[in-house]
Amino acid sequence: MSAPLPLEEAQQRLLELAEPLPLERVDPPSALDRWLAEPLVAARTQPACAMSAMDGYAVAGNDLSGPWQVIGESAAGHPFAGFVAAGHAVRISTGAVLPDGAGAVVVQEDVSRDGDRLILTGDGPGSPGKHIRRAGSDFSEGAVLADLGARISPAHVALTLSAGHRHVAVRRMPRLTIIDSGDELAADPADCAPHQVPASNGAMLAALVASHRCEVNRRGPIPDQLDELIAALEAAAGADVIVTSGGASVGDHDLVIPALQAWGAELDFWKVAIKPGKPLLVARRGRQIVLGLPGNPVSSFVTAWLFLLPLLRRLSGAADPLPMKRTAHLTADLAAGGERREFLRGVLTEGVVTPALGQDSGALAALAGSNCLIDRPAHSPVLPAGTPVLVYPLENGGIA
Ligand SMILES: Nc1nc2c(c(=O)[nH]1)N[C@H]1C(S)=C(S)[C@@H](COP(=O)(O)OP(=O)(O)OC[C@H]3O[C@@H](n4cnc5c(N)ncnc54)[C@H](O)[C@@H]3O)O[C@H]1N2
Ligand code: MOO
Repeated sequence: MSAPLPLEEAQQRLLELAEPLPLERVDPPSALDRWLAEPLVAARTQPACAMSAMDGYAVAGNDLSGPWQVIGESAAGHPFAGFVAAGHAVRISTGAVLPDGAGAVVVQEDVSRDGDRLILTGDGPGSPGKHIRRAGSDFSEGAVLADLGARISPAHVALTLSAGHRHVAVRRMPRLTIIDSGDELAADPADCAPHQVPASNGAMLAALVASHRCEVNRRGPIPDQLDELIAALEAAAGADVIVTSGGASVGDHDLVIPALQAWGAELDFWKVAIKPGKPLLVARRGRQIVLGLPGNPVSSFVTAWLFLLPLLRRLSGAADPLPMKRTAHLTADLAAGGERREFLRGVLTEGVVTPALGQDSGALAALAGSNCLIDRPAHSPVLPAGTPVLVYPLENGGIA
């Protein structure tokens, strides 16, 4: 068996196996947290014409001191049809069209009105253009508002509508099947003999991908029997991605690789030079991609975070599928590294990071108390407190 792959090479190989899924058009609210499959180009100018940014009076740009005669009103949705000459003012509301001839807006707090007579009592608009949103001040028709592969945030939902689009192009949501396997797994956590452990990885993985727009099916726990594992793979016929957890290592009962071979999948790589997560495997059958995650719960989490989430983003058309990293300073000494690059659990607060106490790949409590992974290179010397290290924030699936 070849040497474990370096992390970046393994991630790259996985991402190259996957093509973005077919394009579909959905209404903008349904596109939230998905990725643009086409650049977002403005189909209109916003605002389409000059508008008031305040409630007050529209006056001519060369007549900022008054007094004025109020000759009409421009309310939001009801423009004033006339012209504002020097000496005239038009009552105007926020978001109403600026009448022809007007060059500034005096806020109502700065004037006193008696019938149609208006005088300045406060500061006045000061300069022409004050309190006016000029046409196109947000964007103009034809402008590229967001690039292909950008993540669609709540602001993008509004921007898409504001730009005149009923629909937005995204990629079909990935379909994911998660398979728990292992004879020791108890389906009922409250009925678990000492030789068993509650099956928790499948639920954790489903929760981990919950922030990603995808369809999830879960199967298992499946016993350590080849025919049962093959049947579980067969049952995942509609899945774009099949995730197994457990049975990926070298033990006599680690049957994921033989099951994949019997099912007709082609192994792309097995083993990555990281801790936890070394026995990760990637295979493919046709367009279906299989990610075999190690069974240790923290190993499953870390490999899902480093591989599964980026894979789902790639299938969904994300421009930048890999997780976000940043630098933070250690609050305590970090022990020397070993043979493998290690992703240690830690707590990140305002630029400083504290490694968690439990770093075993079965230590779920320490994982749950952490909010980042600390990237410690292989063979790292002891790093004293204060040293900057690379960290991966875990919130939000590790993306902004
Ligand atoms: N001789 C060697 N032994 C091991 C090696 C090695 O290189 N040589 N690698 C170790 C590493 S690293 C890891 S990681 C584990 C991964 O092994 P598997 O993927 O085969 O996982 P299992 O043996 O099936 O389970 C490991 C552990 O995790 C628990 N588990 C499994 N599935 C679940 C689940 N769905 N929910 C909760 N817990 C689960 C399982 O009970 C075991 O305790 O192999 C090392 N061994
Ligand atoms: O790599 Mo294993 O995932 O150390 O626990």
